[in-house]
Amino acid sequence: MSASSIQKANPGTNDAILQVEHLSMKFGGLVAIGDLSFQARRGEITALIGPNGAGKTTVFNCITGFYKPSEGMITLNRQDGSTYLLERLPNHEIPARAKVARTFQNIRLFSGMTLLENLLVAQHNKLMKASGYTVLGLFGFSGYRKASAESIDLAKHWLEKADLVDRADDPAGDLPYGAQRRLEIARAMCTGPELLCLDEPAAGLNPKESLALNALLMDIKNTSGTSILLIEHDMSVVMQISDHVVVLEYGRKISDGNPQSVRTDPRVIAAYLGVDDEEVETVLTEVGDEDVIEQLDIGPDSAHGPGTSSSYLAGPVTDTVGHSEGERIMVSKGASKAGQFDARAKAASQPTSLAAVPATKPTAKSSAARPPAKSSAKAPATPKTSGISNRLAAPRGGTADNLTRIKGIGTVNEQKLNQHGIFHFDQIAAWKKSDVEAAEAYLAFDGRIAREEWVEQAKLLSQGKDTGFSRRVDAGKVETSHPSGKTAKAVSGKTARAVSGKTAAKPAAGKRGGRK
Ligand SMILES: Nc1ncnc2c1ncn2[C@@H]1O[C@H](COP(=O)(O)OP(=O)(O)OP(=O)(O)O)[C@@H](O)[C@H]1O
Repeated sequence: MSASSIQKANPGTNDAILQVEHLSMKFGGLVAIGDLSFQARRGEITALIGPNGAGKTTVFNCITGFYKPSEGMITLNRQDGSTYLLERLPNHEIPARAKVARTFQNIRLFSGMTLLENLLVAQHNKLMKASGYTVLGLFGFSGYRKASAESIDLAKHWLEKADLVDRADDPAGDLPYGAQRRLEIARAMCTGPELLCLDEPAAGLNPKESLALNALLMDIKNTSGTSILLIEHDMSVVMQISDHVVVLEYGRKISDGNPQSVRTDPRVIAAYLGVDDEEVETVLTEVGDEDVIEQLDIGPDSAHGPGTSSSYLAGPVTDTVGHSEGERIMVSKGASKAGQFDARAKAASQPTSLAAVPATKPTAKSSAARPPAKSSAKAPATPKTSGISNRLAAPRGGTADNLTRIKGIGTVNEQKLNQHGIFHFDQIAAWKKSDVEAAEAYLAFDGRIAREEWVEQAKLLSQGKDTGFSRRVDAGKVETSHPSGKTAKAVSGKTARAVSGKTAAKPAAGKRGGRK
């Protein structure tokens, strides 16, 4: 170990067990983590949350030595006052010296071994040391016998804590899923970690198992002195047990605070519910915090995410990283929105807060690498939805209208409409009630199309007139698939703004989600 990876400090002088400073991780051209800074305080449960592809696991992989960060510093302050720079430690030394343990998204137990054996294997290093790395253990060398008895005691202790002691001699693979999760945590605890990193421990658990998990984590926090860093999508777990929540989106921190402040942070709600730009104001209004609305218009404050000079304003990775066409790796906002229409429709009828976000993952991981939503050039030969009349097989003259000039049709909806043969304003302008209902059913927006008056807007636009909203789209203030306003080739609006050099410009006050 290099001298620079460990420094001595005065014991007990640092409340932060983990300090992540200006962490960046790049995979080729993809910036998975950009200039991320946060702290996990000693004795607390810190949750790292964010939509799929936000970079949470990458942060874990940097902390636990699986990845060496491209930039930044990760400092682990142990209780005895020693300090480790994790990015410089060889990864096998991170558990042993820095006392960081982790679990993975997918369960990694020895399923053929008993529960007890799984917990003893975790203490293998300690037992090897006691045997003097010789066969003395086999001959009952007293030091080894003592260490072995202690290991069994410790294993039993954690089996009891995890409510698994009755099954100590069963194969781990026979346990129900939730119990296997708790066993993994018990196993990690047998290594005596000061920081326990848990990657989605509640994934796939039923509500009863989630409660048992919560109880175990609270017990660890209250009795063991181990601090916990948690990646979790299940908001019932995050909000109930976390002391501190850090929210990532596109590898950047968008919020950082206690659960209450984070759950009502409009940036977080927008990121989780996948709100279109033009809908942000609606969400903010639902949140009901005019101060926050004002603050969002001004820009981030230093207590919530990085300062104005940092990457927060740079927007999604897609805006800042150029690749040659065909190999662009996107972390598309649209992609994470697409799977959330149902959740959003549900959320609309509930008080808007993170508590209303479904416990399930927002979208499949695969969608994170999808290209941005594009305005479809042609419709499928036989669109499945027959309810919408006036459908076309392809846009007239090969060029579709920019449907995102209608308030309420974002890039994702435009793509869906294109897929169902709707390309032009006059098609929407001619919709009858039954067409509106069919479109609402397809887009899963009960009553919304009528509320947003798509048909009325479409009538004006089909006559070549503008609306307040379409003018904002044309001016590049609203995300659109058409960089030059009314038609033109499909490109992510944000990318278009990046190309035009406006990426870092926060929308001006009052410009987010302006009214028609
Ligand atoms: N080894 C890798 N090589 C290339 N890209 C990677 C690698 N690991 C992660 N990424 C990319 O980095 C981004 C962040 O991924 P990461 O798995 O950290 O996100 P996450 O927030 O943990 O997502 P999830 O909630 O789905 O697990 C994604 O775009 C992902 O495709």
